[in-house]
Amino acid sequence: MAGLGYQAEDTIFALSTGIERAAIAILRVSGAGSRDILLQICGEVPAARKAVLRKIWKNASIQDDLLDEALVLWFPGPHSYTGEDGFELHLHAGPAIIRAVSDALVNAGARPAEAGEFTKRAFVNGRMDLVEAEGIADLVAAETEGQRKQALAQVEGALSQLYSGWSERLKKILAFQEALIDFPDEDLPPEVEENINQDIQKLQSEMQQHIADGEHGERIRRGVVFAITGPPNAGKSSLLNWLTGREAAIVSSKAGTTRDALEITCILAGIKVTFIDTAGLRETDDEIEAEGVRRALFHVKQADCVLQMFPANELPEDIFPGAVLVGNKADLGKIPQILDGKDVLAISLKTGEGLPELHNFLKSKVEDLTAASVSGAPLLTRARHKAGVQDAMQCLQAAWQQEWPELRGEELRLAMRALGRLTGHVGVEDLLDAIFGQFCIGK
Ligand SMILES: Nc1nc2c(c(=O)[nH]1)N(C=O)[C@@H](CNc1ccc(C(=O)N[C@@H](CCC(=O)O)C(=O)O)cc1)CN2
Ligand SMILES: Nc1nc2c(ncn2[C@@H]2O[C@H](COP(=O)(O)OP(=O)(O)OP(=O)(O)O)[C@@H](O)[C@H]2O)c(=O)[nH]1
Ligand SMILES: [Mg+2]
Repeated sequence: MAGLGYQAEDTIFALSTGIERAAIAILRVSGAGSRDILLQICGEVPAARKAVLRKIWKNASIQDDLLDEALVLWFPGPHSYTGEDGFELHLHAGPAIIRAVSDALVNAGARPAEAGEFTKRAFVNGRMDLVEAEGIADLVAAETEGQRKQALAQVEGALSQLYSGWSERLKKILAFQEALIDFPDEDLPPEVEENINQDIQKLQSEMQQHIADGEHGERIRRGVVFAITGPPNAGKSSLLNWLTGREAAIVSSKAGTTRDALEITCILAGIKVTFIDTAGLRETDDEIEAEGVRRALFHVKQADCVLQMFPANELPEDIFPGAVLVGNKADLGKIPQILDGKDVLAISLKTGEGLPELHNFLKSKVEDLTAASVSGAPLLTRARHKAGVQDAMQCLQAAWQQEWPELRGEELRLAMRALGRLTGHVGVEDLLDAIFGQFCIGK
């Protein structure tokens, strides 16, 4: 806590725009010293949240060393992103300007911010909860529509409301539970205990559903992974190249061409999708190829969906559980419509036969793998959320099994605590570095 107290008094700054060639660069400053620093480099403090054009100096009072002419925005706390006093300088981008103004800020008493430190301050100052803050990191990182929508809903509080709603309900249950403890001999209606049990069970089943759907939220966030497997020469690398629209993998008629697993990412149905091309599966004395086969099997195990390919002339003997069967080289021979009771997608990467159907199939597979079971329900997006909800569920399970009302009350309190740690309303000091350390500098 001492560290946090000290840091909170620092005034921090960071370049908050990208580092590529750009027209404008924003330096963002936050902390108690902001007003004095702004006075030193700008000579005045403009009206709150109004952009004004001003000269920026190393020392404005003596008009020493003109650094740039910039748009200046003053954000007095608590009406700012972080909740503290702060300001922004919208500078002409350029490494020399950014360096010179940064030096002037340090000279005036600011220090460079750590990764995620602005948002960490926003959290500490009660401007947002932990789940919303995680949403901000995801929003900035979002590359697809699916990621953007999910992250934005999280920033807007959809997931936080779900968790705090559960917490509120637990609080009510706990109040009734405590009535049972405090007035055991009073004439409480008999349905009180029954209602408590029902409410606990209802919460448990909602949490169970949330965790089951959560896999979908995590997939939207990190991307759906397809592993392409099958014997050598099935056309796996040809399929990868077609799917991603470029000659990413080497294709040849020599069996055992692919050894390393090759991951290519693209966007399908607004969702980030990774296809992994792998070494053809066969017994081999070649040490390198054997390692390739080992890695192929690893990816088959990890993937969200396995595309098991085979060429028309070599039907598969073993079918991976849950795999999608793709029969290739339909131009060379007939491909069965069904194998082992499973539908087969027949394609030819040479003639293009079956490829539009395969594309549609993959699109709907991606939708299935990322859809919420209740439409509009916010999905959990991180292992941390899953672990927190699981903790809460275990406590509810324990409460349910407790005969002693006092112990039951204790389990209910622990369940509330688990939800409170999720949103950051209780005891999360130990989590903050891990969470905010993953942000970029300047956020
Ligand atoms: N230039 C700039 N653009 C940005 C940000 C920023 O900090 N600066 N943001 C940051 O990442 C995001 C916007 N988020 C923000 C959230 C709250 C406040 C803020 O000052 N809120 C005050 C005043 C609101 C008002 O003027 O009505 C408040 O809520 O009290 C500013 C930005 C995206 N775009
Ligand atoms: N006739 C025909 N040939 C195909 C078709 N698809 C791929 N091929 C050919 O089959 C050979 C093997 O293709 P690859 O894509 O390298 O096969 P792979 O499954 O990646 O093979 P490994 O990397 O060795 O495991 C190449 O010569 C391709 O041109 C097809 O639909 N029809
Ligand atoms: Mg290959």
